[in-house]
Amino acid sequence: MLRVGFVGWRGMVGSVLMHRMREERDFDHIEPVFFTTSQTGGQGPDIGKDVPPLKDARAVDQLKAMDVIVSCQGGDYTTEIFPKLRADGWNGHWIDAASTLRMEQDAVIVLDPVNLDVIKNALVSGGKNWIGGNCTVSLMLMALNGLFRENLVEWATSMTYQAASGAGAQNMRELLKQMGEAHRVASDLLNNPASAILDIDREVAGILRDERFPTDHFGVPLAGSLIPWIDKDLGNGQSKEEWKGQAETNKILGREATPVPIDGLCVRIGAMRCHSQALTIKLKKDVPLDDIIGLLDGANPWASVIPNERDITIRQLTPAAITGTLKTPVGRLRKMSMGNEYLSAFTVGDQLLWGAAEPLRRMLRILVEH
Ligand SMILES: NC(=O)C1=CN([C@@H]2O[C@H](COP(=O)(O)OP(=O)(O)OC[C@H]3O[C@@H](n4cnc5c(N)ncnc54)[C@H](OP(=O)(O)O)[C@@H]3O)[C@@H](O)[C@H]2O)C=CC1
Ligand SMILES: N[C@@H](CC(=O)OP(=O)(O)O)C(=O)O
Repeated sequence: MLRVGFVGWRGMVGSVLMHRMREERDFDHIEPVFFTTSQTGGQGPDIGKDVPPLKDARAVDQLKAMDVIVSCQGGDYTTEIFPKLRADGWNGHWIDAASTLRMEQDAVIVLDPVNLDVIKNALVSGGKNWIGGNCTVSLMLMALNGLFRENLVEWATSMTYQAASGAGAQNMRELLKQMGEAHRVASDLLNNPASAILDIDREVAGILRDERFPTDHFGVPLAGSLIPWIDKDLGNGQSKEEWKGQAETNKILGREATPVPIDGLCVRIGAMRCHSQALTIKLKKDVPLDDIIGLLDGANPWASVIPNERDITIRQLTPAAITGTLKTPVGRLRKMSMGNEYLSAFTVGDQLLWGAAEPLRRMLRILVEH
């Protein structure tokens, strides 16, 4: 059995990973060892079998005893520990949720329903570094798998609606605090059916701009507003989140030599943990809409097409419907007025599942079965 060390298992992404691993009985097939950066000697998670006390996640000699290390601890940890391990001669498999190593030449971005061939080729040639993709990119590729697989996409633009969870657990809490504040200042007026809506609005706008509004984590209001910038400013007008769209998509697909242009705007909205995105896709040819639906629907077990009709769309193609599930539906499919090669699409997916934990879990399973 592979000895698998877990770092970052009690964080938000790590907890989702632990939950999925229990659900899929992955722990039956490995010898798990749990590490921590803060609670050495403490108790590991409940995984249905005994586990040794927590080991120090900075003790390179103990990490080196692992066949596989799965890290959901974050980029700083990867930057600090990974080079030390490799420099010390450790030759095990490193599976990581952080973006640090994604674009390294010897790293594969793992999303096996989409790029199992890339993963298998890398395994055969001795690959050891398996990195989860950016959530927005992974969710887009899960949903549009059928079109990319058939090489039908000439270019695409995406306009994203990204959830608070992408910014971290504290940001999810802050979003709810902001919502609570917005409600609090309006509640008396709200409870009075005779009050004027513009009076309610004035109270809410006032608190959003008040220096007491809780913005420690986002820096600005998200509830009752949105944030049209995610991740770093690259200095050329593009955010790093937007840059990842093209760079990571093409790396995942193994087509860096002939990349599909992908660009757009990434926006944070007040959803909890589901990212949504609206896409304009330029097809390489005029493919009939029914054929497109046939390619997309069931391209993998999680992808499905929601008919482009109002009632089903507003019920099934939303964060409220998808949160906590592995579904990656796509809908709003129609040819656009620019011409028959222009397709509109809208997708939703849980950014902690297919956007973060699930590709890592499945990569570990691939190693177990290799
Ligand atoms: N959030 C996201 O959407 C995505 C995140 N990622 C990557 O995953 C990394 C981890 O993200 P995320 O899970 O959000 O990070 P968290 O902040 O939730 O957890 C990271 C670590 O913080 C420590 N920690 C300290 N206090 C607590 C507490 N009260 N509860 C739980 N853990 C605590 C734990 O380490 P210890 O036990 O050692 O103290 C934990 O493993 C990110 O840095 C990013 O690189 C990737 C894709 C998406
Ligand atoms: N930046 C993403 C979350 C994330 O962690 O992305 P990455 O793994 O590429 O750093 C978001 O805010 O929604």
